[in-house]
Amino acid sequence: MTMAVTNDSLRQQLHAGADALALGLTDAQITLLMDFLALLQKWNKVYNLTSVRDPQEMMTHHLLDSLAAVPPLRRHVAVLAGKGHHAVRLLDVGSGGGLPGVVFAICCPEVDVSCVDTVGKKAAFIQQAAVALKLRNLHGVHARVETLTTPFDIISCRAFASLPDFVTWSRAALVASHGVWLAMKGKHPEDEITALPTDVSVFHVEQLTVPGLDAERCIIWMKPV
Ligand SMILES: C[S@@+](CC[C@H](N)C(=O)[O-])C[C@H]1O[C@@H](n2cnc3c(N)ncnc32)[C@H](O)[C@@H]1O
Repeated sequence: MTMAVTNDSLRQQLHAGADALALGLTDAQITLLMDFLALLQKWNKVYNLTSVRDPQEMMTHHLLDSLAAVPPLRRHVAVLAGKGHHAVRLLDVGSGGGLPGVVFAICCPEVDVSCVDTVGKKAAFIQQAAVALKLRNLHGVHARVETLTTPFDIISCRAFASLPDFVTWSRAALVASHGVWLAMKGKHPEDEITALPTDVSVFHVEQLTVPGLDAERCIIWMKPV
């Protein structure tokens, strides 16, 4: 017999995952993440935001998976602050239902997060989530990333495109002096790294552990050279 997954059990799982990642989230942030999960579930039926429909799977494959990238992001934001770059702007490319962009906006309120997607209803959903969750540091942008030229300090993606396409299509939106790309990947993408343009270098490959998910995950950090 399968047990129904309750909101309480999902919240407990989120708490445990956040603790395992040592995120130090407040109760208000946990509530925002749960509220985002509820919005994703509700509007997925209308907007087709993600192929993941099961709330339990949304928790592990979307929320906890995105949360695993928060400590590396915070570390890089601290490095930027140490160099005098405050008011960090992050662009999440091909954000879909807001992953990882919305999770980043909730966990890093000091970072201004724009989620770009070529599908209008997905960008509209992000705008709607920003209003519903009262996240002033979150914006939905309806555009192809190739058309963006306003500069961002960090450009992220998850399940978007190959590394060469990701950096080529988003390059005009990266701050030239200190901008970096943060690509969330599964297995170490050896072939994609080899195919990167010669003027882009990988400066760090970071293995991630996702609480409750037995899968390979890593972040490929890149910068222009
Ligand atoms: C597989 S989904 C990934 C969504 C989300 N990042 C996640 O991890 O669940 C890829 C998204 O990229 C968007 N996309 C594809 N090409 C794009 C482009 N050139 N500019 C912006 N978004 C694009 C698609 O509309 C889609 O929502």
